[in-house]
Amino acid sequence: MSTESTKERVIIFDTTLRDGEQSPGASMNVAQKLQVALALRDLGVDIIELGFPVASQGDFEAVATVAGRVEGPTLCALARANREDIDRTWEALRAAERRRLHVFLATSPLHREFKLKMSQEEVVRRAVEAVSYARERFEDVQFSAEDAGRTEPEFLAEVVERVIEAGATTVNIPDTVGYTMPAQFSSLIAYLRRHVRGIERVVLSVHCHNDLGLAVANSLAAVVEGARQVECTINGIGERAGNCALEEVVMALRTRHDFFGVRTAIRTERLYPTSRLLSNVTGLQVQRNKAVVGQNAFAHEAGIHQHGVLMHRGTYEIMRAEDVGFTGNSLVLGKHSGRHVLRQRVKELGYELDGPQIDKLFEEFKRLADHKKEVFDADLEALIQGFIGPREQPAWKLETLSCVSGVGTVPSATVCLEHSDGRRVRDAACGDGPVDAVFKAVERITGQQVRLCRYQVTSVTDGEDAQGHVDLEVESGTRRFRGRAVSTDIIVASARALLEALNRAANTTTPLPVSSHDVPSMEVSA
Ligand SMILES: CC(=O)SCCNC(=O)CCNC(=O)[C@H](O)C(C)(C)COP(=O)(O)OP(=O)(O)OC[C@H]1O[C@@H](n2cnc3c(N)ncnc32)[C@H](O)[C@@H]1OP(=O)(O)O
Ligand SMILES: CC(C)C(=O)C(=O)O
Repeated sequence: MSTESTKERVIIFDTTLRDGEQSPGASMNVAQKLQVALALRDLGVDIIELGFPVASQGDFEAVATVAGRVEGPTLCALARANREDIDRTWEALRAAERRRLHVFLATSPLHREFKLKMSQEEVVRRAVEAVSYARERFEDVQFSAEDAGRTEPEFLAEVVERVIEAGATTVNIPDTVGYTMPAQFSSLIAYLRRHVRGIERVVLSVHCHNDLGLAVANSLAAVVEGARQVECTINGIGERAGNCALEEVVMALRTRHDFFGVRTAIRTERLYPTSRLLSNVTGLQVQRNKAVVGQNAFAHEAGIHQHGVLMHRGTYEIMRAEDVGFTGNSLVLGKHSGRHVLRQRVKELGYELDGPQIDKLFEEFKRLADHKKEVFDADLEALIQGFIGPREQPAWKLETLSCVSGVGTVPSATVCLEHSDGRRVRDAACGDGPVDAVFKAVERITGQQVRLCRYQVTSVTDGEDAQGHVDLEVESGTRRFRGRAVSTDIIVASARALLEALNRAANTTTPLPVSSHDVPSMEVSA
């Protein structure tokens, strides 16, 4: 990166696989680390911290495996300030195309006195020795002054200057215990930039923890003062209350480019899928109201907001859901919704209601919404049909379905459908997987040629008997039709959802809305 572009670019250093993994319950095995590392590469992070090789044989193997299999980003691993850790990390990262050693030593009075039992002089000596030794092997060496946020600024400046002289290429300033306030942290960064000789030769980095919910705010405050690397994790996972959330810091920099004037290389439309992937791998759920990747992050339930959004999205949205890869709903029907959104949804469902009918529906809808958290399209259709009569019968219904899949076999499906004219047709097909085979068999029976453009599976309940919710869209000509179904068997739910979409395509003049009320979900390719 040129000096000029370094000024404008913030390097995203992802530590999901190291500090993130330090969250209780987030340990990942080799295969899982590889899966997440590939997703981080696709997301466009600059540096991936893969682990702490001395922690265990398993982590050593995970780092070594990923190092040999992921190309593109710089791959990094953590070491304490001693030769054994550095040697082991060298071994682990040997296969990496681009590698970085990350060596750390605490600098704060508390850590020096009680944990390390080292004087200031010993800390400086040890840090310099470690960086010099690391530079004998690695071209790219990052030094972190652990607990920098609680270190005397003059002493911190001395340590930073000395490790730069010893050859560090990036110097990281961690707020290890999330103690610092944003104004304090930005002053600290400004102080270091003013007082450390040679600071312009290195990338100044920050690593903030979230103990007081300030990790993102502190990281952004540091960027304003010239920090050009931010360490962060997907979903903000990490030790205790976690780390700076990657998705939040990236979207803040992007959304407020007018304020920060810097860019990242993150493909933001991969943020939501990456967040879901990590959550599925670790089992750590993302809270619904979490910024950027929470289920409610782009949802509006209040009538006044929905009306505003229908008129102009900018009234209540500062980012676009599609820019972070969120394909779920934005306008949720519930007890706070108003007539504008109801009228819109009725139209999207293909009904033409006059003013008095809308008023009547609105009354019934509010009554239902008082008893139900969320009113789904099917609920609304049932209310509408209660006073205008049923719509056309669906053309095709699923009679039976069986499929074969597994290792060493070609997935195949046999499907029997019943048409509303009384015909019963059975056919079979092979596919890339069981869902694909079922879809091909259904296509053969119905003769309808459509393109599957979206397919999502969500678990709507927990446990072994979890209900799978399938939500898909098919394209027929220039129009899109949506189908949804729930079953404990996701193959059956997939077949029913496809039939719903095909039936709509065959007998509806109005396609279903592209975005509706459902929960965001794991994407599974059919
Ligand atoms: C702020 C951070 O997130 S730092 C990273 C924290 N992550 C982890 O600790 C996860 C992985 N850790 C582990 O698996 C283990 O702690 C190991 C394998 C690294 C070390 O295990 P043990 O040798 O049994 O030591 P233990 O963890 O009990 O204590 C830490 C030791 O490292 C020393 N130490 C701590 N930080 C450093 C450092 N940066 N450089 C050198 N030594 C250090 C401590 O003084 C202590 O030394 P001692 O055993 O001589 O008293
Ligand atoms: C190793 C360092 C960067 C760290 O994790 C911290 O200080 O929190």
